[in-house]
Amino acid sequence: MTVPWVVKYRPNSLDEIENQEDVKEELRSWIDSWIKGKPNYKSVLLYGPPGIGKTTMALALAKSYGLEIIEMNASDTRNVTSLRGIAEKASVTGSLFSDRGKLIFLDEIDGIQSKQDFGAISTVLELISNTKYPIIMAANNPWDPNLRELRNATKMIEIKKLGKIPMRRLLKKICANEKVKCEDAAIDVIIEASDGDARYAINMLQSVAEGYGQVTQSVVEELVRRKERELDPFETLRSLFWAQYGWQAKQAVSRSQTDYELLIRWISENVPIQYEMLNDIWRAYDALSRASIFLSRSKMSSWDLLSYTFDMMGPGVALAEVGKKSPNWKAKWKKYQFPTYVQQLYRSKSLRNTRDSIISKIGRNIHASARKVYNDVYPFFLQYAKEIESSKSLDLSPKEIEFLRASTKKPTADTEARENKPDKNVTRRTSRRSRPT
Ligand SMILES: Nc1ncnc2c1ncn2[C@@H]1O[C@H](COP(=O)(O)OP(=O)(O)OP(=O)(O)O)[C@@H](O)[C@H]1O
Repeated sequence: MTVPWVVKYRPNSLDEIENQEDVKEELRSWIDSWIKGKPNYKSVLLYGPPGIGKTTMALALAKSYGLEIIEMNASDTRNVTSLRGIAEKASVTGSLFSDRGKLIFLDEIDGIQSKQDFGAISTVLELISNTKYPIIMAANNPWDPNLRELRNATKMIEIKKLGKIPMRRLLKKICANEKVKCEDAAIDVIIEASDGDARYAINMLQSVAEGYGQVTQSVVEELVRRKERELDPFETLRSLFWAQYGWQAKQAVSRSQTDYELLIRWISENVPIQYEMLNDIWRAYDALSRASIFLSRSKMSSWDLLSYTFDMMGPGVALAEVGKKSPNWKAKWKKYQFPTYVQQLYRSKSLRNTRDSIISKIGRNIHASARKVYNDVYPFFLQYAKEIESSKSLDLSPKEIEFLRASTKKPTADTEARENKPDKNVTRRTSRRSRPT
């Protein structure tokens, strides 16, 4: 298994951390004050959005000073007892696991406020007031009112999002190290999308590099698209069918959260609902069928073709309505519906579940596996369903009884008559074939 790059390239010392110079300086002077025996604060709370290096900073600080790190995720309920243990031991010098210098690191301290019942906040406060070791805490959002006491008891240090220049340096360094070809434009897209979150940027770089062999703009854009504000299928259809310009339609489909194949089914189901003119419907289906072809080709050969899929299912479908060119055109509100395909899937899934629950009840009764019942017993069972459905030992639910009745339904007189009625075409064909030559 490949090592995640966020782990592989996590800085090992403060010097390796990109930017954040003020924070590094502050932390250095804080640890120096501990070394001198006159700590200016017992603890610091590093805060800022996810992925910007709070954990990295704590770990690098420990490494830079050769401190042993005692790390704990504070939001984990199971850890409250351990937290108490740490609080007790940390109040006595030299007793915390070994004799090396220590740094206590409590991650996700903002997850602790929901654990009030367990006395977690008071335990941390106690830890801070009695500790003989420096404590670093980390939080994404430390502003919860329940954390007020904790905020007052600690030095708050904000970690800022990583700027574009250091982020580019970081990503390029990784590309060079991994010997992966990374387009500058692709790096720009990642930087823009990451919004200062180094974990997001590095993960994106790795998934593209490992999935596609190189980091190209088109692939990155495609992956980033999924992370942007996403539309549900109904919103997508409305924006698509009401789009008057190609770019609007393309944006509608590219912001959809629905899987491409399923989206094609959604559009296909609703084209005849939205469009009234036969020619418009024909053009929309023509575009949609091309979208489907491009999609399967892009899966087989090159993802570059994916953008044509969007062109076809977006502008191709939206501009199929010729009436849109008229200045008097007005969007018509229509009630869209689920693809029949999806409904059928759900229905058959629920039928399968009912069948399986009957099978497992029979299995329990005759001490046989579900597979054995399904293959050897169930077909025969259906013949006697009428007698068995009333069997108390199986304890079938009304839904299961209804399912059994439907599965074993005998044709009514009416259906039998219809089934037995000779089909005119068949008769004609048969009679022609049976005509002596
Ligand atoms: N300033 C930086 N310089 C170099 N690498 C960085 C920097 N900031 C973050 N990273 C990288 O980003 C990854 C994620 O950072 P980290 O886990 O420290 O984020 P975090 O702020 O603790 O996130 P969370 O709040 O989700 O725990 C790290 O593994 C590291 O590789």
